[in-house]
Amino acid sequence: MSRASTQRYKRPALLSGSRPPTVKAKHAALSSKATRNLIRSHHRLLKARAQAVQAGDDILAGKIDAQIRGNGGLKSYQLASKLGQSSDRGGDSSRVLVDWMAPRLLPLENTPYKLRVLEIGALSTKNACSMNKCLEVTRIDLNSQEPGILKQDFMERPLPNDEGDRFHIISLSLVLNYVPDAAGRGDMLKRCVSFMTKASPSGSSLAITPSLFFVLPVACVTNSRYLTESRLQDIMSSMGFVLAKSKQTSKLIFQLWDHAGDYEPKPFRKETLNPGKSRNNFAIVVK
Ligand SMILES: C[S@@+](CC[C@H](N)C(=O)[O-])C[C@H]1O[C@@H](n2cnc3c(N)ncnc32)[C@H](O)[C@@H]1O
Repeated sequence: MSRASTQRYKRPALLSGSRPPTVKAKHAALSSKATRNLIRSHHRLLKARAQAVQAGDDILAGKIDAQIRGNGGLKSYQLASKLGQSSDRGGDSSRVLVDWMAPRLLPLENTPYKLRVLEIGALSTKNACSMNKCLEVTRIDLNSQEPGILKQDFMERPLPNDEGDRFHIISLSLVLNYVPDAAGRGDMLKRCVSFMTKASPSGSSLAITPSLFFVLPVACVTNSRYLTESRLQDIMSSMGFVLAKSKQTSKLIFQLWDHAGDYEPKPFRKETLNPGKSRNNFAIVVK
């Protein structure tokens, strides 16, 4: 046996080991598992709360509110979501949007024109879409974390008065699955259509196809009793959307839907499409 293989391998010292003990990370790091648990538990509580409200049980809804607060509320949930966006945990999902839009943004380069983006559920003013020079991003969230993010519920955002209030791109990244009830998700998708426009940025003559970008946990589409890729396709096409891009990772599904068809929404109810004990209950209901 060679001398090298008998000698115990000594791991090279990490640079962090030479840091003085007073230099601490900005946030106490949550493990990926703790982050996931916090996010799941917040979703579970929101769903239970929505059911209690629907059943008219104010006392139970109040108790669940207290539990949500006890877990750190929306603020802790957002912190956990932000950690999920860090590059070591899958990264910023808006990078996919920017990559997909790149060919369409080429004609805007070196012009003063920009496409208007509405980012619903925005956690940062410095993600890839915000940093792109061809995009002008309006960011909203139920709880704003930075001055560049407007605290607003999209479902209560005043409907547009004119083209300037509408958008060329709407981003719903991990937002639809935040909505606690199935009919609320259908309403959110329908509402997006009212905020989209084909009109070119004022002064330009660019032909525009408005798009909806969304990201969902992959299990919402691949392992639900009530939603399949084909049902999602039917719902979206009834609203005038045509699938332009799609990509799946082990955790997430990313899709870009062009609004290029006719808006003829029809009802979709919650029905078992994919039975099985190990499935989840994610659904989109359109009324
Ligand atoms: C999981 S975070 C997603 C953040 C980010 N877009 C991402 O991809 O990581 C979901 C965010 O959506 C926001 N949200 C959910 N429903 C909303 C609504 N109706 N209007 C505005 N923001 C909403 C929540 O407040 C939360 O911050």
